[in-house]
Formats: sequence, C-alpha cells, structure tokens
Amino acid sequence: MRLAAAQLSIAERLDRVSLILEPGTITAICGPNGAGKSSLLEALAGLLPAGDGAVFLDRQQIAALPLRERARRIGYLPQAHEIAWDVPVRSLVELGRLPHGDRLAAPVDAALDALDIRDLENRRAQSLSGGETARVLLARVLASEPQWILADEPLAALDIAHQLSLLKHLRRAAQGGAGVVLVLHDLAHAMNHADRVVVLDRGVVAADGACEDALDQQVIERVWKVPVRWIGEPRHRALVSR
Ligand SMILES: Nc1ncnc2c1ncn2[C@@H]1O[C@H](COP(=O)(O)OP(=O)(O)OP(=O)(O)O)[C@@H](O)[C@H]1O
Repeated sequence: MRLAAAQLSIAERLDRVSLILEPGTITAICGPNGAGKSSLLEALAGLLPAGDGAVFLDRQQIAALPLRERARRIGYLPQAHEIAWDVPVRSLVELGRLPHGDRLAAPVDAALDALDIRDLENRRAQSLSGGETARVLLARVLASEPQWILADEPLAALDIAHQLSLLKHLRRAAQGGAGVVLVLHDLAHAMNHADRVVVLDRGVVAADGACEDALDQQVIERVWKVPVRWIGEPRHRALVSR
C-alpha cells in the first residue's frame, strides 16, 4: 500500500514535489525552517489541498477517500501539540479508535505502553507537561493502528530516553508493515534511524535517498549553509561543526 505524491505544487510552499513512499520503512523529511516539510506532511495526510498535483494511497486519490477510511489508514501528528478538551488521558487516546467505531482496549493499552504513559492515564489532559502532551497525542495516533504514521517533529519535546524508545517503537511498527514518515530537525536522528531521507529546500526536493547520501556533508552545507562533519560509525553518527 504505497503513499505517493505526484507533482505537488502548493503556492509558496511546495513546487512540483513527487515521491513514492514505501510501507515497511521509515522515511525522514528534513530541511531548514520554512522548507515545506509540514506542508508536505499535511498534503500526504490529505489535510492540505494538493494544488495542481495529487496524493495517492495505492491507486486511489486520497481526496476521494471517505474521511473515516482515510482516518483509519493514515495517522497524523501535527507539529503543534494542542489539546482542546480537558479529558482524562485514556479517553483522549481512545479517540484514536473513533475511525474504527470501537473502544478496543488492546490497541489503547499498547499505545499507552509504547509511549510510557500508563501512569498518566487518569490525569486530565491539559495538566500535562509539554513532553507528556506530545507522547499522549502520539499514543492517540498509534491507538488507531494506521497503515501510515505521519508525524511532524514527534521527537522535539521528548527527553533522550523517550526519543530512543519512540524510535524503537516506530521501527517495530515499520517492521510490522506500517509506513512511517517523520519530519525531523535532528539530522543525526534521521541519519541513524531512517531508511530514507528526503531533503526539502524552499519547496523543492534537494536530495532523496539512503541516509548517507541524502544527508551527505555537502548536501547539508549546500542546503543548511553550515560547515559540518559526520563522526562515528554508520547508525551511530553524530554531526559536529567544522
Ligand atoms: N497556512 C499557510 N498559508 C500560507 N503560507 C504558509 C502557510 N503555512 C506555511 N506557509 C509557508 O509555507 C512555507 C513552508 O512552511 P512549512 O510550515 O511547510 O515549513 P517547514 O519546513 O515545516 O518549516 P519549520 O521547520 O519552520 O516548521 C513557509 O514559507 C511558510 O511561511
């Protein structure tokens, strides 16, 4: 079940972006501020009109999919972590089951465990810290067991232990067949944990491929305009300035 963007052009945001995303893999979308990463993710989730282009889930245009089916198949975590309702955490995570029309305990429990928020399940959602809020909202996405997990900066508010445990969990989801697409600012996380990196620069794809190629030092210097060097072994790399 591929997710594909064809010739996505959205005024001032994306310019003829075409991608075919494979299930069972983790793709990182990287790029400087304003490059179009969130716009691309929103368009892939069917939340931003695709302009002259189109987004396809398998062979079906996403815009034509019934909303409930789209919500069942694509889980989307936006960049802004806002919780509108001050409900208990468990109820909020259960909202992930809405597209399925059930409140199955097993996927909700699995999501609470994956994000290490079992001890928060009775807390009011609006009483949480920033990182706890981020984990709860991601748990809601996971509870819906989507074929595609599209997450905008899911690691940004998390401490290092929760970052690594979430990355491990997303890898497990990919191994189980899900497609995982993450907007990441941390290039070392992209380098070490993704299978493929798409680099956006001012609305166009500047590089796309295996991590070591797409995040090659020269690409980073060209796109981000900073002198850097990778150190360490593959999958354990760190980025340092030169
Ligand atoms: N609702 C909107 N209407 C018009 N332009 C927008 C809108 N949202 C974003 N933009 C513009 O589109 C461009 C891409 O924004 P986008 O949020 O996709 O970038 P990004 O790569 O996710 O950036 P960041 O790293 O800062 O989150 C930016 O120039 C931004 O100002």
